Amino acid sequence: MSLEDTRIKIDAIDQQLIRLLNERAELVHVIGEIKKKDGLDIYVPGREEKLLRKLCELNSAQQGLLTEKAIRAIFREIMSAALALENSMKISFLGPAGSWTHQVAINKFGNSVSYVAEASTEGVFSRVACQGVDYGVLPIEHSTEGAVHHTLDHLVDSELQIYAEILWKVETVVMAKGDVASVKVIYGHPQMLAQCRPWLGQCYPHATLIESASSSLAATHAESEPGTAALGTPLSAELHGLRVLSTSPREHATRARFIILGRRSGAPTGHDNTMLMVHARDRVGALLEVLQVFASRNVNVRQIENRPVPGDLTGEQARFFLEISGHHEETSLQETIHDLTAQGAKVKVLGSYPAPGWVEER
Ligand SMILES: C=C(O[C@@H]1C=C(C(=O)O)C=C[C@H]1O)C(=O)O
Repeated sequence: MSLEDTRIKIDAIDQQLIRLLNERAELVHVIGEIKKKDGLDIYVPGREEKLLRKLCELNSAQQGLLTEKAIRAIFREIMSAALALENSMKISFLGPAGSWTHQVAINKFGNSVSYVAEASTEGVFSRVACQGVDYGVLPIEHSTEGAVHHTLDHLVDSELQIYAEILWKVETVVMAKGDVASVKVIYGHPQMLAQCRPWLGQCYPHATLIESASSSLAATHAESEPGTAALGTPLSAELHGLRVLSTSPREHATRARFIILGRRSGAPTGHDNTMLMVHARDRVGALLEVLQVFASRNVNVRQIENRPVPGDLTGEQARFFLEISGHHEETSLQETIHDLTAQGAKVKVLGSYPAPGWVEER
């Protein structure tokens, strides 16, 4: 087939795609109207995750040329664009612009919704609580640093719930105005510099590594000082008008978890996790007693985090964050919570959310 004939075929396919995408958007709008009338959430992460999995399966069954990553990215934007028509969805995130949380939020919700950067975790919580935005995005765990305690502690004192969870493979990039050979100095957040030191040493053996207070400040240096580069996100490079010179090799990528904060939990999907806070008296065997309750109800405890109780100067209280398999509306979990309470523990459900299928990357 000639170049011209092939282009004519592509144009015809694009025409069909446009028609089909708009037909799809109209149907999403019909669903949106029903949801508004019934007071339901417009964005349903459980349904989206199911759909993405099904589409990836379909793609591999048809031995499609496109990768799973590409299918996910395309449909993320299709879903985001349709959602944006619905109710001008607003998302707040832990800033500044270009932060990892911003990058993750854009990956999840796409470019059609609007974003509000907040300077603190508290800011994200209050913005969601006062209904200034629909959802907030915050980090909750980093594979090298452990749990993000700030986020967990705020959940305890708030009525807000974890609505969805995002697993993310953190890819760090080196960005600069010039090319690799011109880089004499690389600025970065101390944590990022520590993580990237091994491969930076190989790719930029003559560059001096300098710590900066934040990734955003590092990018500002790279923007204004010739011969310098910064570590950060691809999004930050875009926002600061910098070129991505290198990306962290796969073996140096780290994993992180983020939460989507909402005003309530989603409905059970049959494939959910629940975050619980359990307060017990700090004594020998306290955690064992708590765990025995879960075991006797055959409820799987996926993860445990221990935190001091603010204001408990005598150290008499123990606070545990437990991630559990299942939804808090399921009978087994309701019974477990009942047993724990009967045993004298204080329990708070911090949210039930669809178990994310796999690490999302773009
Ligand atoms: C269409 C729906 O609403 C939203 C839009 C979706 C989509 O574009 O496919 C999927 C889930 C929801 O976030 C739905 O709930 O089915």
